[in-house]
Amino acid sequence: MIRVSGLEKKFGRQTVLNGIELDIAEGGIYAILGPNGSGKTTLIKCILGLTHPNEGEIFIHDKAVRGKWKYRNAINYLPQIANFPENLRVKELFSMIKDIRQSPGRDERLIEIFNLEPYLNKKLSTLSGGTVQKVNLVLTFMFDSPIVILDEPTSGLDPLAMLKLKELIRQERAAGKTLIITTHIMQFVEEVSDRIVYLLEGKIYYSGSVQGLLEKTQQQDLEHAIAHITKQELYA
Ligand SMILES: Nc1ncnc2c1ncn2[C@@H]1O[C@H](COP(=O)(O)OP(=O)(O)OP(=O)(O)O)[C@@H](O)[C@H]1O
Repeated sequence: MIRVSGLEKKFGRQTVLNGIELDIAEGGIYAILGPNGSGKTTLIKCILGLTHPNEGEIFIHDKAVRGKWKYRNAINYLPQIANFPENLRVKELFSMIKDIRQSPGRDERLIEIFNLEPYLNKKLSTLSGGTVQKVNLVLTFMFDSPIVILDEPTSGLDPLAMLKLKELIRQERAAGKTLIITTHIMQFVEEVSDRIVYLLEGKIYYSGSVQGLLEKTQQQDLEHAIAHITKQELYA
């Protein structure tokens, strides 16, 4: 469904992605992992066309996306940092987005899932970080799209919201969607993901199942497996 071929991205003299080859099949949950600054967000932004690679191509359904923008309508995206107009109230933001998309959306169900009813009349600038993230999640899941990309969706969420998010992600998978997720919460990855892709120093160090990585690293759990690789490769 998504194919990344020979992707290179430099910022000035820093090479962030250095020949990434990746195939993402239709349906399932892919976790993109890697240490801070390893290029996860940059890879996601290249897929979304928000960052232009220096080399390489990205194909969605076998069509190169370079220079195109319509394909993005098929992708729901949760950015790592959301920039909302601060003076807007939560319910105004939801209405505005529905107006722009000219679609009813399924915000009512999502507001209930994340218990946002008490905040609908509040201005976005007055919300806590975790509540802003819930608003961000409602916006992401409000419309139906075959591809969902979530950059650090767990950020700031309390345990109940985290459970709800996991349920939501599993429902999306059951509906046949393809989800790409970055997170540093390894328990979350172990619980929801079908495949993991581990980025290190601009390359894909590992792509496969969690179990496969545990076997490769001879570790008991994902947290230790990832710590083991990072220590070995970065501090060797
Ligand atoms: N617009 C930019 N200009 C210059 N450097 C950038 C830019 N965007 C990202 N970088 C650099 O590229 C590298 C990769 O950043 P990126 O945000 O993709 O990492 P990440 O794996 O998502 O990190 P984290 O886990 O901390 O979110 C970092 O060194 C970052 O400073």
